[in-house]
Amino acid sequence: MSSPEIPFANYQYEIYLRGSMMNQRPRRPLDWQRLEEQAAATLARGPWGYIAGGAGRGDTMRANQAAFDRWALSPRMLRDVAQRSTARTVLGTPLPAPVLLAPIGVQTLAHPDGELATARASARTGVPLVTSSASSFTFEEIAEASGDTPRWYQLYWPKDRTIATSFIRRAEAAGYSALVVTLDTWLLGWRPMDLDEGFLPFLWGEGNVNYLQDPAFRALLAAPPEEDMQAAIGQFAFQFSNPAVTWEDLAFLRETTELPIVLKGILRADDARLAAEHGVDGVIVSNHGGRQVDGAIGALAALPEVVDAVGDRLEVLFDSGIRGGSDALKALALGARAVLLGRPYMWGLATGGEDGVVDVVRSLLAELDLAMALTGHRTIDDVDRSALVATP
Ligand SMILES: Cc1cc2nc3c(=O)[nH]c(=O)nc-3n(C[C@H](O)[C@H](O)[C@H](O)COP(=O)(O)O)c2cc1C
Ligand SMILES: CCCCC(=O)C(=O)O
Repeated sequence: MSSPEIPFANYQYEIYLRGSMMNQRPRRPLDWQRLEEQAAATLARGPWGYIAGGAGRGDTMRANQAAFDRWALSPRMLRDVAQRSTARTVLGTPLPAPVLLAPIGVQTLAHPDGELATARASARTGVPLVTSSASSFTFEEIAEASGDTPRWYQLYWPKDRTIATSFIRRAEAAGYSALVVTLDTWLLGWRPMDLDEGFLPFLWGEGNVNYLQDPAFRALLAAPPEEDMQAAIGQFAFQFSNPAVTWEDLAFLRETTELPIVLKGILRADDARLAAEHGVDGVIVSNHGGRQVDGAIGALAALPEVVDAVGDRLEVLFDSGIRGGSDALKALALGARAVLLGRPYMWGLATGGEDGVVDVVRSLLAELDLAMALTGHRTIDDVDRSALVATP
């Protein structure tokens, strides 16, 4: 796989060479709009609606796209970009590029190999994945499949602290190197596409495996799930989330683990300052891909004020709406330390399993490398707000 010495952009030449020398075309579209259409045609209505759908009438999802349109890249010429690197250290971990795979639950909805395919793609590309608490394979299995590539763990903070502690210990033992705590999904948003199908996969589907096998969770049950599945699922649904959590409760997580803690779902400067005051290491500016609050601010529109408020104290990451290398570059130019790719890798997973995710990741890295170079930057650290102009 490409190392920083072999620019990711060379993926382009591989494809052209295969096309012209061997008459071989890519296995699936590299044009993500066509890839998305193919994924939609591959999956049944329920799973597709769950992946693609947003909250309410979709205004937040549209705002995510519109926020990217408000900035344009402003290329500089004649700056010697022959030798370059997209590498960056994020929360102490050196990465080939400031890109991670966002936590996405129940990935068996897209492909039978689910998170294992994504983890193998992570191993092959060096791009870390963030394993969801609602994953359809165990944290340990996913860790193993991701090989030597760094990996992070996303916590849906359960009501009972013994379960939270058990999850964190399991994540530590399985070699996850950061704890991402999702703040925006204590309650599930109003999602008409799922409501119309009556489709809520993770409650009774495979998204509960990490609970059903967890010793702390099982200790709360009167009978093991093998004997009384209905009661176990009731307990899972009850435990899954705790909408009563406040800033003060973060002390519990800080005391429980030495892993870097990253709060996901921050959209305001004042909340970002509170995050800094409560001793966390990073925040992810995100509106959960428009799946939670409809009519909310586009995530990229919130990024500059968060960077200005805490960028010197915390690492500020970004997701929600990244649909190509130029989007990633815009977020990085606005001060994101790294970006997380969401739905697009599910399109790769749905249409091509592990190889499909690899192709999506390689195309993002290639396009980011090219966007960096063609705008006149040799490294990601060279990229700042001067790379952007506001569009009229
Ligand atoms: C199908 C699906 C499942 C998701 N599951 C989780 C999850 O389990 N935990 C989490 O923190 N975020 C979850 N997210 C949100 C993503 O981490 C990320 O914030 C979002 O996908 C970014 O928006 P985008 O995909 O439109 O770029 C999920 C998103 C999707 C599309
Ligand atoms: C409680 C929600 C779990 C999965 C998720 O985060 C999503 O569907 O967006």
